[in-house]
Amino acid sequence: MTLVIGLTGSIASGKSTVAKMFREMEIPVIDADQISKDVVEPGQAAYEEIVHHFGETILQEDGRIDRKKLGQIIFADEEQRNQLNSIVHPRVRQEMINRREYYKQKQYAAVVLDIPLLYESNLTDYVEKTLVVYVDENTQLERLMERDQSGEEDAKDRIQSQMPLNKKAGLADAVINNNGSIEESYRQLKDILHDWNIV
Ligand SMILES: CC(C)(COP(=O)(O)OP(=O)(O)OC[C@H]1O[C@@H](n2cnc3c(N)ncnc32)[C@H](O)[C@@H]1O)[C@@H](O)C(=O)NCCC(=O)NCCS
Ligand SMILES: Nc1ncnc2c1ncn2[C@@H]1O[C@H](COP(=O)(O)OP(=O)(O)OP(=O)(O)O)[C@@H](O)[C@H]1O
Repeated sequence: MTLVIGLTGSIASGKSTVAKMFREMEIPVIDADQISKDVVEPGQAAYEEIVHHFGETILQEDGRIDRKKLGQIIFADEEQRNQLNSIVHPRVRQEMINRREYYKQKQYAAVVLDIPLLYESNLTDYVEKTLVVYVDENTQLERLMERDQSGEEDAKDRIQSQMPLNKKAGLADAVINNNGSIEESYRQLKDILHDWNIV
């Protein structure tokens, strides 16, 4: 039996950092952010729909979507965000299911679905256990601005476009507190996986 784990958190809370730990333990990770990037490449159906809805001003010179520009539109406007979600999410979901089934068939001990919007999009039925990577608000804002070299306003828009992280933590089967060092988070992850009989 493959245990299907839903890994989530809020923006810049440390999901990718924890996802890397899973990969290093040879537990496969299906990355919703990466799939959402692949399905909007030129030539894909979602690309045409996005250009149709948002106009050619969101394109770079090479014809690909300018993610920074599109982000500035959708993180500041809920209706536009819902529009983009309705184009991108169905494709991401289908691809995630396909990959999850592949790993189940291969009888891996566990597979991780790394889904930033696991709770917002009501996808908890896709997984058996939920794991939230938590940080406090100040650390989140600092890490986000540092990583993306973004201003405070843009960073706050992004944080506020998601369910508050403490609410997600309250819904989770397990929580990693990522305010400390990466080693501390790794130890918490090992304990959780031990409780779930995976390692
Ligand atoms: C708006 C886009 C172009 C910005 O791209 P960018 O490269 O700057 O960011 P990236 O895709 O790496 O996302 C970074 C983080 O932003 C957050 N985020 C992304 N999209 C959304 C959204 N629609 N609602 C809330 N938060 C979101 C997530 O925490 C994600 O991990 C891109 O995020 C996008 O296409 N979003 C819609 C698809 C989506 O919902 N992806 C997230 C989960 S599938
Ligand atoms: N424990 C930690 N100590 C110091 N820095 C950290 C720690 N965990 C993560 N970081 C850094 O914080 C930033 C955000 O982490 P990460 O990219 O893993 O978050 P994320 O939740 O995957 O973000 P997103 O939702 O944008 O994909 C990165 O620059 C990462 O290197």
